Parts: sequence; C-alpha cells; structure tokens
Amino acid sequence: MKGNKENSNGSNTQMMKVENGDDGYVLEDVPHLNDYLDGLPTYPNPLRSNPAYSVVKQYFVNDDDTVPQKVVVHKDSPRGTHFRRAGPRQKVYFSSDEVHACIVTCGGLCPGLNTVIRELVCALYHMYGVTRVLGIEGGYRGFYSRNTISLTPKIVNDIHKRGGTILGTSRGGHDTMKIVDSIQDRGINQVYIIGGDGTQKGAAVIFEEVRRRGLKVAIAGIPKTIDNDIPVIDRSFGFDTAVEEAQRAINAAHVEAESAENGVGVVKLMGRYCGFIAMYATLASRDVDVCLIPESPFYLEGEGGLFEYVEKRLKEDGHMVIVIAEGAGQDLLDKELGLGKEQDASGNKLLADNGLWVTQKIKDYFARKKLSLTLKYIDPTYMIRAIPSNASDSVYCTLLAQSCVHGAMAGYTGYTSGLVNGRQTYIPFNCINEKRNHVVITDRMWARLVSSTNQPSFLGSVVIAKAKEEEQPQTQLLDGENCNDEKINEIGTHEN
Ligand SMILES: Nc1ncnc2c1ncn2[C@@H]1O[C@H](COP(=O)(O)OP(=O)(O)O)[C@@H](O)[C@H]1O
Ligand SMILES: O=P(O)(O)OC[C@H]1O[C@](O)(COP(=O)(O)O)[C@@H](O)[C@@H]1O
Ligand SMILES: [Mg+2]
Repeated sequence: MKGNKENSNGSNTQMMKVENGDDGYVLEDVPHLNDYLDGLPTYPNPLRSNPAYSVVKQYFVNDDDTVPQKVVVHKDSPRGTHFRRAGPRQKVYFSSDEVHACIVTCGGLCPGLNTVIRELVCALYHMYGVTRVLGIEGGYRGFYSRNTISLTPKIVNDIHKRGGTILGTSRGGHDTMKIVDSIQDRGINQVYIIGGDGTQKGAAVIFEEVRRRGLKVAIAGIPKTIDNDIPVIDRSFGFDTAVEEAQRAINAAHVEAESAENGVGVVKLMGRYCGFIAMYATLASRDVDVCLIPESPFYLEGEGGLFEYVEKRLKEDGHMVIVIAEGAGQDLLDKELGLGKEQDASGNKLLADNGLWVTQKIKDYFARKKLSLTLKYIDPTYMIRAIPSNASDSVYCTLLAQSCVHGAMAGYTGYTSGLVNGRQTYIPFNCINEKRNHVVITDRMWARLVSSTNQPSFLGSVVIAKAKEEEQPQTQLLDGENCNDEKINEIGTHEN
C-alpha cells in the first residue's frame, strides 16, 4: 500500500511518501523525479561498462532493498521503520552529457568537507562520465550573489588534505526563490547540498520549490554536523576526527593540572545543543573528572554541586580536568548575565562563553575559601573543526558522496544520504529535519561516562524520573514507530 501523508510541521508542506507492509513494516521513502514528471527517459547505468565495477557481483542495488532503523528487535515486535538502501541502480534517469551538477557547502566548518566535495566530483566524473560540475561559493547566498567555479578531478585532487571547504561557507542568506531561479537559469539539474540541520531544512524548501516548478532537478543532501546533532544517522562525518583532536586539548589540560598545586584544567568543546563531542572525548581520554553537557543540568553551589566536587577532587588527587560543552549550563549564564536573545545569521542562538564563566566561578569560590588554585582554561573549539578528516572519516566521506551521486543519477530527489545501522541509505528530508539528536542522559552511555569520571549526576530523583519519562527506553519498541519518534541515539545505544 502506497500513501502520502502531510508533514506535521505546519511551515513545511512536504508530502511524505510512506509505504506500509506486512508485520508493521514501514518504508519512509524518498521522492523520485517520476513522482511529478511524466515520461522521463531512462538509460543503462554506465557503471555496467566500467572495468572497475563491472566485475563486482551484484554491484547494483535491488530497488526493493531497505534498511531498518532499529536493529534491536523482539520476537513479536513490528518490523518498524525502514529507509531505502543507497547505491547504484541498473537504470539511471540522466544521460552523462545531460548532467549539470553543482555542489554547495553551508553552515559551520567540519572536518571532511573537502573530502566530500572531492569524492562527489570524482564519482560524477569517473563513475558516470559527468563533466559539468560547478562549485557554488560561500554557502546558499552564493547561488545568487557569487560567480561559480568549475570543479574537475584535477582541481579537487589534493583538497582532502586541507581543512575547511574550498567552496567557502556561510550562515543565513537562504532565499529560496533566488536560489531556485539561479538553478533554473544556469541549467543545473543535480544539486548536492552539504550542511547541517539548518542546511537540510533549506534543502527541503528548495526541493519543494523545484517540484512546484516541475523542474527535472535532483536535490540531494549530505549531512554535515560536527556536533552530531542530526537524527536518524549513525554518526556524522568529521565527528571522529573532532573527538580525536579534542584529546590533544584534554591531554594539555591534564599535564598543566598535574604539574601545579591544586591544578585545574578546563577544556571547552563544541556542542551547541548536544554534548556528543564532550562525552566521547571524555570517555576516550580517561583523564577527565567531570564532563558538563547541555543535556545534563548542573549547579555550582551546595551539596552535590560542582564546587563541592572540585574541592573534593583536589583534596584527593591534587589536580583535576573539567570538560565543558559550549551549550552546557547556558540557563545559568542566562539567569546571571541576562543574555539569551542574540542569534547568528541563520537564527541559531548565540551562546555566552560558559568556559570562561565556569573558570571565573571556580576561581572566585577558591578565593572566598582562601584555598590555593592554579587554573588553566583551554578553548580549542575552532581547532577541532578546522582540520582535515582522519582516515576513518575520509572513507566515510567517500561512501557518503558516492551514495549521494548514485541516488541523484537514479532519479531520487529530496533526500539526505546517511549511514543507518552501518548501511548507506536515502532518508527523506522530513525525517532529518523534525528532531535533533541529543545525548540521552538516562541511557547506558551517559551512565558509563558518569561512572568513569565518578562525577556527581547533579540530578535529584525527581529530575531523573522526569527524564526517564521523556526518553523512550532503549529496549522498548513502540507500535507504529516511525522516523519522527524521538530518536534514541544510535551511538549511545549500541550495546555489545
Ligand atoms: N529553517 C530554514 N529554512 C531555510 N533555510 C535555513 C533554515 N535554517 C537554516 N537555513 C539556512 O541553512 C544554512 C546553514 O544553516 P546553519 O544553521 O547556519 O548551519 P547548519 O546547516 O550547519 O546547521 C544557512 O544559509 C541558513 O540560512
Ligand atoms: O562560530 P560559528 O561558525 O557560528 O560556529 C559555532 C557553532 O558551530 C557548531 O560547530 C555547529 O555548527 P553547525 O550547526 O553549522 O554544524 C557549534 O558547535 C558551534 O556553536
Ligand atoms: Mg546546525
């Protein structure tokens, strides 16, 4: 049974393609150019005659292959939500010389952006014989305010060794009509959009406008977020690299703290709304005594508070390391400093420097108690995102880019490519855009962290009960689950 349902988000008119099957099987499908254009010609996939790929058994993905969102199931549980498996199809909807592709990067930097650009260009050229690929400079606004650059395998050959994005990026500037006018005027028919939650929302609106105008243009997203806050996918590219780089800052903080009397090292890491980088960097390092993240409220004064814990650790060990994600404790700062309304050009809330704030608070506390303290504050936030991707992220970027190109060539549109339970999939924009991924503090991963640092939970029993109520228990599969149900963080819930 095939069906479309209206998106619950009032501002977004995207029709969702949902297919229900036996035993509670649900396919959250992605749009196809065929859905709104009749009589499109198809062509055999050029990979059939590509010497590297033609020898691969079952190189082409079966059109019916789908990937389950949840792999932990019970005997009688419904089969649940699935996504279309990514990969090359037998038939393509674009001939090689017809394709005029473009690539744009938006939002904040992330390790691996250049790798994705490189691999998109190489996949288009080498797999599909496409020779017209444009780079849109400076993010979304580049569509209507900047010249484009021509991208070839030669131009992108070495870019994966550099951090940042050769195309430049920006926040704000999303003007749907101007962007789609530019796509139409330039004769672009495949748009590859690399960016985070904001960017994917922008891509969804572009897709809707392209469909409204009846254009044969595939709109494909590649999720980029150093914070790892995009739902559904296993993890975002660049996240591994960022966690690895964060180790250097934590090591430095530890060395400094260890070498001084009553030494405290404070490290601020990225994580606007979620504390994945801080959590994983802390778990990996084992030198951290307390990790503060946005999802876990904390307090400073009194019993069970941060000051009491710092004092205790210094008495016991003579030194300690604090990791703080940039979004942690922002409510406390808001209350005290009266901030809270300022936004960046994309509408993201601008955060006050909680690392500096907590540093000053600890210093004041120790001064009040006339206790000695040597505190060093390290803020490596931009250092961890301005570097090239590490080896594992680079391979991941390659697979993402190739999957994304296969999808557009096969005529799919309005999707984000993403890794779900270790398999590449096409995810409809609405599944990505309606929720944000966050650390589940009633999950075993956070419990692991709290037990490894031995930090106070800062939570009273009432708060814990409330959090448990709000979070879906990880072993419980609910009837009728779909991608819009609260996502249980996949990284945090893979238990062995
Ligand atoms: N709700 C939205 N609708 C359309 N465009 C958006 C939306 N939110 C953000 N954008 C655009 O997406 C781009 C990147 O968004 P931003 O939030 O800065 O970064 P990220 O995509 O990394 O989260 C910006 O150009 C912004 O204007
Ligand atoms: O200074 P900028 O460029 O606004 O970036 C800061 C923000 O970018 C982030 O890395 C996330 O940005 P994105 O949503 O663009 O991925 C946050 O952690 C951080 O708050
Ligand atoms: Mg974002």
